[in-house]
Amino acid sequence: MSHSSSDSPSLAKVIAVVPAAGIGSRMQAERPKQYLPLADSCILAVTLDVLLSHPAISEVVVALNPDDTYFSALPQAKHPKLRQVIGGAERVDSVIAALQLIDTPASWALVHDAARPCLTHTDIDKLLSSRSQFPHGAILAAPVRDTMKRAGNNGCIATTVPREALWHALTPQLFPTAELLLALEQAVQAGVNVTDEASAMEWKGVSPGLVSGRVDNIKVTHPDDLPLAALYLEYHRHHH
Ligand SMILES: Nc1ccn([C@@H]2O[C@H](COP(=O)(O)OP(=O)(O)OP(=O)(O)O)[C@@H](O)[C@H]2O)c(=O)n1
Ligand SMILES: C[C@](O)(CO)[C@H](O)COP(=O)(O)O
Repeated sequence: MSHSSSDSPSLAKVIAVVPAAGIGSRMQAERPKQYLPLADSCILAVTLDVLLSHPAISEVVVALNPDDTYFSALPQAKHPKLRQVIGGAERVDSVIAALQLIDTPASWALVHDAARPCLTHTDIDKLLSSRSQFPHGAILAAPVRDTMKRAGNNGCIATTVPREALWHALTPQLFPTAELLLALEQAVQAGVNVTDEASAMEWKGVSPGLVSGRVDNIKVTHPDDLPLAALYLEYHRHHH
């Protein structure tokens, strides 16, 4: 079965899903990292603004931690395009919870980490445009740049891995909503380690497209990433 955005009017509908239920343990901050200050606001607010302001995105579903005490204070919480859901123990559980809330299964789900605030509209447009080429879905990704080594024992190099076919998986990742939900649910049920949406689709036998994205679409993961994200946003402000 093949889909394209022109197959049916509802398949043209794009719904963003934002997993934001993590605790950010690697950031070692006093609060979940998505609420750390960034650009006069916070990481999650910046990420949501990018998605809420994109004209092709009709709805944004954000998955929150059950213990979240910060979200309701954000202005974005009252945005008419925004819906909230309680996330789960792992990122994949949060994405599943958000997808289950979507009442238009014949739509496209654009899944984007709350922790990637430097996403641009041009990259969203690029991914959305790839639907005719990749009717079963695609992800933003970046080719690796450095020489790649596989570690052996005792901190030594076992081998050099050819880098030509290696890519970093970024988000957003864009898939037909119903197909993605089924793949994620079945992969979790089968005990597959699902670290991104594409890995569940791959497990189902689909080969998602790789769409070259901006390398500044970083995931704020470690403390050093936050000033870098602030610099990238400042750069975007002056160059767009
Ligand atoms: N149970 C979880 C775990 C993660 N996430 C979200 O998935 C995205 C990517 O995850 P990651 O960067 O690993 O965030 P955390 O899990 O919060 O970080 P850490 O692994 O350092 O604890 C984040 O936006 C995070 O909020 C989620 O919605 N639900
Ligand atoms: C989905 C993802 O952003 C792709 O790079 C990433 O895998 C999520 O973060 P995690 O550290 O793997 O949970």
